[in-house]
Amino acid sequence: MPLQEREHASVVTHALAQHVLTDLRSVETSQVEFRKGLVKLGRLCGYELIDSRFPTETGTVETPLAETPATRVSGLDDVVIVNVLRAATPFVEGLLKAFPTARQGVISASRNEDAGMGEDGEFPISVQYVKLPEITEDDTVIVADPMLATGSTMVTVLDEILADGAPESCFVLSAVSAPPGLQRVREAFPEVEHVTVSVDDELDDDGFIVPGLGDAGDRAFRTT
Ligand SMILES: O=P(O)(O)OC[C@H]1O[C@H](OP(=O)(O)OP(=O)(O)O)[C@H](O)[C@@H]1O
Ligand SMILES: O=c1cc[nH]c(=O)[nH]1
Ligand SMILES: [Mg+2]
Repeated sequence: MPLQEREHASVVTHALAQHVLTDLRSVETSQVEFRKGLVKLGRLCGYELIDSRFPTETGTVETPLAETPATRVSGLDDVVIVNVLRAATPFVEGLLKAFPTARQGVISASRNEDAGMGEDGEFPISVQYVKLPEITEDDTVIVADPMLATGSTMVTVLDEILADGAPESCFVLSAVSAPPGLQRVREAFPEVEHVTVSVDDELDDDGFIVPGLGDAGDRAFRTT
């Protein structure tokens, strides 16, 4: 199913992805089910990304009985997945089912929620750990973070990832995103495509997405 184009984002409309997102949103969903839901959603989003953004090539394959026309996806061996700690960890686990040979990077970036959202609608972001594979011009980079709220985290993360040169393509993949974050990331990185399962209505005064699904890190890791 093709991704649906929205302002600053492409939306995964696959019915099962929307179903899993509904479970993630529910306040009744337990920690274990929440984490499993993020894994499922990562896998489904990976499949959708392959279906709509990766080229295929045709050739032939030799079965035990005959040669027959065959289709293969190109570029699967040139994928880099970046895990934005910590909420992306289960999401990446699912994504790796679609891209098992991906090279992986990890960036620990978190919002300083005690400082609060500034007048400019941004959070101070603390980056504590960055470990990235070499990224080449043949690569497709997928930066996974289930939540894009103000976009402060993602702009900081993309600054780190794209500092040393441009990959062939770069996607940000989220479960839920909010218009202010989408706009901020698009302005800073117009070359990056944002793929998301939902564009929600707005942010509240604390910088949380409404309706959203709450604090994804806390729900997945059972912290408060
Ligand atoms: O768009 P932003 O306003 O920057 O918000 C989004 C970020 O907030 C959450 O992380 P958080 O800082 O809560 O860290 P955590 O994953 O460790 O919970 C989420 O996982 C994103 O990384
Ligand atoms: O709504 C939000 C915003 C940022 N981070 C989350 O986990 N949830
Ligand atoms: Mg959090």
